[in-house]
Amino acid sequence: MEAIYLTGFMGAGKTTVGQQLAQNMKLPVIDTDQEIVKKLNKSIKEIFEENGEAFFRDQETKILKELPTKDVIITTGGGIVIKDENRAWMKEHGNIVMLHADIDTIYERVSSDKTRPLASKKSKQELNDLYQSRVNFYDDCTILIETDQKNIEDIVNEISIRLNSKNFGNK
Ligand SMILES: Nc1ncnc2c1ncn2[C@@H]1O[C@H](COP(=O)(O)OP(=O)(O)O)[C@@H](O)[C@H]1O
Ligand SMILES: O=C(O)C1=C[C@@H](OP(=O)(O)O)[C@@H](O)[C@H](O)C1
Ligand SMILES: [Mg+2]
Repeated sequence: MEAIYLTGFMGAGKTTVGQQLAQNMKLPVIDTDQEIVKKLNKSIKEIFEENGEAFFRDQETKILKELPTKDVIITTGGGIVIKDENRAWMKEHGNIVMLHADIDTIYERVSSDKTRPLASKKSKQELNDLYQSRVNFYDDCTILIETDQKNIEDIVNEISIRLNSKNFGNK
């Protein structure tokens, strides 16, 4: 089976949903952020502070291309979609499942979390501006899942059904 790539904005639930989806589907799950942290032995916050965003983005692309592309769930960082080459890689090697959540939900989840350097000091408006600047990239996916008002189990079930039915035509 081709890889399943979970994409979406910060706080949409990629890492959390991916863990549960992997359990249900009996597949391994790999998180690109966690791989970068392991490789560099630094937190995401430290990497942004000490090496800058451009360096982080290079690492993100390297990791994406080193990861397996068969029988695996890959949960990505919210900014992976920015680069054309990353989206092209994911499309070529698997299905992109995009998790969408409203900006109010996102803001509630990430504004007080200091581990996300691109979210921690932003107002809701600034966070929304960042989201809007990426919206076309997120829409470039195989399946779009609306996650608001749904718990993790509901979301996982919906992803499984959509993948099984190959109901890709109607995002
Ligand atoms: N559907 C959901 N319902 C309630 N809480 C959620 C849901 N999805 C994610 N969360 C919570 O939101 C936070 C961010 O989730 P996370 O998986 O880290 O998002 P991402 O990897 O997309 O940034 C976590 O505390 C997680 O438990
Ligand atoms: O959207 C972004 O640019 C980022 C999202 C983060 O991952 P999550 O989406 O899992 O929070 C992490 O990769 C980094 O802080 C940058
Ligand atoms: Mg994550």
